[in-house]
Amino acid sequence: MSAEAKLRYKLNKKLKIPVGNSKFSNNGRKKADSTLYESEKGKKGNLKPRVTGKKFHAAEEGSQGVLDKREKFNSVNSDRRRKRIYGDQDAAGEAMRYSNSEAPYRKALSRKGQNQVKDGSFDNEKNASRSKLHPRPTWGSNGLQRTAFGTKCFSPTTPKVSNKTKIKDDFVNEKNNSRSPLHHRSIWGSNALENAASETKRFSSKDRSAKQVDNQASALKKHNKFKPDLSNHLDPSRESSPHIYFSNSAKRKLRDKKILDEESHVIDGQPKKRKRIRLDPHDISNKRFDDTIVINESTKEKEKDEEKAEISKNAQFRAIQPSPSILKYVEDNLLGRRRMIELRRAGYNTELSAPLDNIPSSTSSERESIEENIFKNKLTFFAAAKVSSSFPPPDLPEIAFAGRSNVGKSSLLNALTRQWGVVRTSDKPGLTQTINFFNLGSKLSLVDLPGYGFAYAKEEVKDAWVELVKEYVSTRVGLKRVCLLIDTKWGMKPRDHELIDLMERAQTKYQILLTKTDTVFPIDVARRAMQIEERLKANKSLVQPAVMVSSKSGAGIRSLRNGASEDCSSGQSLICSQAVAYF
Ligand SMILES: Nc1nc2c(ncn2[C@@H]2O[C@H](COP(=O)(O)OP(=O)(O)OP(=O)(O)O)[C@@H](O)[C@H]2O)c(=O)[nH]1
Ligand SMILES: [Mg+2]
Repeated sequence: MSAEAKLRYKLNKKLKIPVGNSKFSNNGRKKADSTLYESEKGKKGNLKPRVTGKKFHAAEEGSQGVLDKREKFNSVNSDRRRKRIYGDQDAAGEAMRYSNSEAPYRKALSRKGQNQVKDGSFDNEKNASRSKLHPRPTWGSNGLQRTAFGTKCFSPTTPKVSNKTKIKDDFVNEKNNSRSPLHHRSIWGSNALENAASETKRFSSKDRSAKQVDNQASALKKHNKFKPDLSNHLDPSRESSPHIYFSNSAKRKLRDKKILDEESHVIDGQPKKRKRIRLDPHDISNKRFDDTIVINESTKEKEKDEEKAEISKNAQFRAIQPSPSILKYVEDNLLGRRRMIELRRAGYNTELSAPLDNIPSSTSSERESIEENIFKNKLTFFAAAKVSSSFPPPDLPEIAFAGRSNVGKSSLLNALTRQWGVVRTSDKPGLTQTINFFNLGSKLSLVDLPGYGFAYAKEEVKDAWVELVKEYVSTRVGLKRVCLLIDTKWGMKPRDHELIDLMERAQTKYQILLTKTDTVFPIDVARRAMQIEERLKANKSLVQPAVMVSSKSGAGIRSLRNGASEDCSSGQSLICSQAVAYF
């Protein structure tokens, strides 16, 4: 090998410009290249140097061109980095500068470009101007590199290549490059273009070289333009083609593309598959979701109706205008919710239980004598009955206390006798479950009845209580009065009406006692009393008037005992009248 050839070979190797004639399908150029190759081959003997475009130029230019190139080689390298970034733009600039449509085509950096050229639809000037108008910065140059590389590797439309060994070389190069992709990128693509352009500019002053560079630039621009077509080259369906070679980077790129496609598909809001929700067949909450909603709606409607009814009841209750006599009675007996200071100012000792029933300043001798005679006696328990057969013999006149559970029956017995703890009480409804008989002295019996309505007991047991109470109030011999206790806050309930109807049928005398008056305002106590009197005024067995009491505060207890109420129409309390009659 001559020194000149060696130098040329080294130079080419260093520049690593992949332009050559091996894959170029243009017949005219192929001929020229092959001629050159043959001539070089002849010169170099067995040596098989890479045939590149630069060699072509060097061969044409002769040894002088090669020497010039060696002299300017350093400056070319110094410009390379800068041009690497803006390679595409520079290529476009070069292409504009050397634009010539008649120039023979250099070895294209992409098959696409070649095909375009082959078809004759390649317009150098147009592409060059386009590249100038839309220069692609770094990304473009990278894409160009990859496009050029990918096209080189994957192009299935590779025409018949005259020199098969060059294709082999390309594949070998590609393999090596795949090991070091960065290095590979720095070799191929726009850098190759800029190197080629700079080389051409420096070593060839002829128009032909300029035209070649122009064509290269145009081809690269074509690659940029057809960049999306890379997917066609990467299409796995073409994998079966013997000409397609997938490098690792290409496979990676294909995989990334697939992932991106899937993500974009999901982002579009059109996921292909929905997650299936499995319903547990044994889970009641999962069943008949729609029905549940309907039930909820229906229950809500019912609740609304009840609320409306309740509102209307309340409105009706608030519309009641109690009589002045009832209002006066309420005020005189300090019924209703009162403040402690109010009780203290009235002279009551609030330290005592049921303080309103403890009036030390009582002046009525008659009333005191009655209380002394009857209610100062000891209250004693003597019998309890669960069934009617267990009732004690009716030796003494009986006064019974009936009413709903928790209404305060047992508490009232204690309050009347002021003997706390004789009768058991509880805040839980349903404590008293039997008919309890108490003797007050030797002439009167007080009977505590089990309650009805809501209670902490089984339905059958509660039904048995009701039946027992009904039997007692309707058949008990010696029963003089039934005090029917009504909670002042809630008023009368259907069960109360049932018992009233029964007593009316059995002609049992009964009197209404409003309990727990301390839980509501005084005006509401009066309203309730008025409401009940109005409702029951047609009843024959009813003993008027309704008595208002509070076992807690003691209000109305004394009136209940002695029955001497000036404002009450009857003028006498039922209990006291019974007691006076027996004493
Ligand atoms: N604020 C207030 N609470 C009362 C009054 N009378 C009774 N209570 C309370 O009401 C609850 C029930 O009292 P009880 O006497 O056990 O009622 P009951 O009617 O005998 O109930 P049963 O035996 O279940 O039928 C107890 O916690 C009493 O403290 C009252 O006048 N005012
Ligand atoms: Mg009780």
